[in-house]
Amino acid sequence: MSAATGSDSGVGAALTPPPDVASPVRHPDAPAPGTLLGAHYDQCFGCGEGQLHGLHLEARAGEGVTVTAEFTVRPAHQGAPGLAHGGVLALALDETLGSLNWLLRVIAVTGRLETDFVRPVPVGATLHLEARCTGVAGRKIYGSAVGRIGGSDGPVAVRADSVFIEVKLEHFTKNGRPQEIKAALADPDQVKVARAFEVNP
Ligand SMILES: CCCCCCCCCCCCCC(=O)SCCNC(=O)CCNC(=O)[C@H](O)C(C)(C)COP(=O)(O)OP(=O)(O)OC[C@H]1O[C@@H](n2cnc3c(N)ncnc32)[C@H](O)[C@@H]1OP(=O)(O)O
Repeated sequence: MSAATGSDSGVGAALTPPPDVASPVRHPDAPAPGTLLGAHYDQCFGCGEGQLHGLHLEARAGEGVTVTAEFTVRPAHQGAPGLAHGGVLALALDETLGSLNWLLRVIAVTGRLETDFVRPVPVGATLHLEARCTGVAGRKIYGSAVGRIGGSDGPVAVRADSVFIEVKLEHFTKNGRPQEIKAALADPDQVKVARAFEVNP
């Protein structure tokens, strides 16, 4: 069997929700639409303020299970001269899609992320992102996101479909480096602890 068809390849794990998929249910304690969600973890490369060259992406709760986010491309994010690296743009989509889990109040990690790069994104541009949860099937959380440039109604530069997989807290405590796990759990602000692991407080 070739690597591309092996059981670890992810091939066949469709990004389209099954026809009988359950509609996502916004958690009753989810932040009101318009609320800035803030960094889920200070050291997150996507949203953390403690990461000098990180994206510092700012996500806001939307209606239902949707979020909007903004990220301004800085010189540290280049791939080609003057243009954002594709991996950085995929990260912006991943991070925005991951923020949906806070509205569902589940802990989940990215299982699959398929990205279309539609237009080049220059340094200095702000990417306006919108993500929505398209369904929940067991532990699988389906999502879709777009990123626009030139304004929130500007042309689409990137888009992605994703499947996040719900995990237990042990996913992090067993696999993460102990010093960071210990520090995150020791934070006296329990909302911060909950957010660091995107867990129901
Ligand atoms: C301090 C640190 C804080 C961190 C906070 C994080 C918050 C997040 C913030 C956001 C930050 C940004 C986000 C990040 O950067 S998250 C970081 C990047 N992601 C990861 O590191 C995940 C690594 N992968 C794994 O750990 C495992 O493979 C997981 C946990 C995903 C599944 O292994 P597990 O053994 O548990 O699952 P299972 O085999 O029983 O399958 C269960 C179901 O799932 C389906 N399935 C499985 N894999 C895939 C796949 N790839 N595509 C599609 N579907 C898949 C599977 O078919 C089955 O479906 P069904 O048969 O039930 O229908």
